Amino acid sequence: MSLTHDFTKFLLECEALKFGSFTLKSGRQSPYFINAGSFNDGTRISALGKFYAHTIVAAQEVGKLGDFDTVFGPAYKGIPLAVTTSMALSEESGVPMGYTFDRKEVKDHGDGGMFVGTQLRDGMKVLLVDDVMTAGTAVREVVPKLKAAADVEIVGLVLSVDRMEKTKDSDKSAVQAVEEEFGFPVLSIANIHDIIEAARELRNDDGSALIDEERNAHIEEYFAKYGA
Ligand SMILES: O=P(O)(O)OC[C@H]1O[C@H](OP(=O)(O)OP(=O)(O)O)[C@H](O)[C@@H]1O
Ligand SMILES: O=C(O)c1cc(=O)[nH]c(=O)[nH]1
Repeated sequence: MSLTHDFTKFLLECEALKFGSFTLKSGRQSPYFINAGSFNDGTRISALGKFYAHTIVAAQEVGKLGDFDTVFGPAYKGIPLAVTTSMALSEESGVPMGYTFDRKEVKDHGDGGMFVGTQLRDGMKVLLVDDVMTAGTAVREVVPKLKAAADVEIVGLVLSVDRMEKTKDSDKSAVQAVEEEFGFPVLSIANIHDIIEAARELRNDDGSALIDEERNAHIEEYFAKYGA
């Protein structure tokens, strides 16, 4: 069984894939939503870290991703992702891997500053992790923040789910646009097409299809409007 298939099953088991009507950061109204807040216990978040670590190591083995010194997750939902990924990588390699996250607001007392964890220094290599990419706004916000802190090299971005959508102002996929703009690879554990395909096979407790005709029509409509 592939990593994507296992991950899709894991998402569904954790109820991290929701159906309904959701307003996204981009303002898009989506009939499905990936809720990283559903990885809400030690077992789930630890399993998630292992999925990230496998994706990262597999990409490194085929030369798609370089080495790095710290895993950076943007606040808020990126924070546990960075921690669990660095834990899984440290366990797997036996070498401590750093993690770093930002604050959404500046702290002016105690340790102060905007970043927590491994501090960013000139020449450091950083791997970004986030839950999803939709239009690519979050990554555009976070890259300048990191670059302003130190002359770091961002080696790549790893997502739980690539929603495979267009940018706000072009027909290019958000992932492709970010790769071209910033020059680093964007990888994901799974993409939304694989996930929806797997969900189409599933049934509710009463035997009805998890994705019924009406839900399917909304999904197809959304894919046609925003899919890249
Ligand atoms: O590609 P985009 O269109 O930017 O959308 C995806 C981003 O939106 C969400 O973050 P949000 O800012 O809602 O933050 P949160 O982690 O505080 O929930 C999500 O966690 C991604 O970071
Ligand atoms: O685009 C978003 O804001 C978004 C989409 C999604 O599936 N999950 C999430 O947390 N945010």
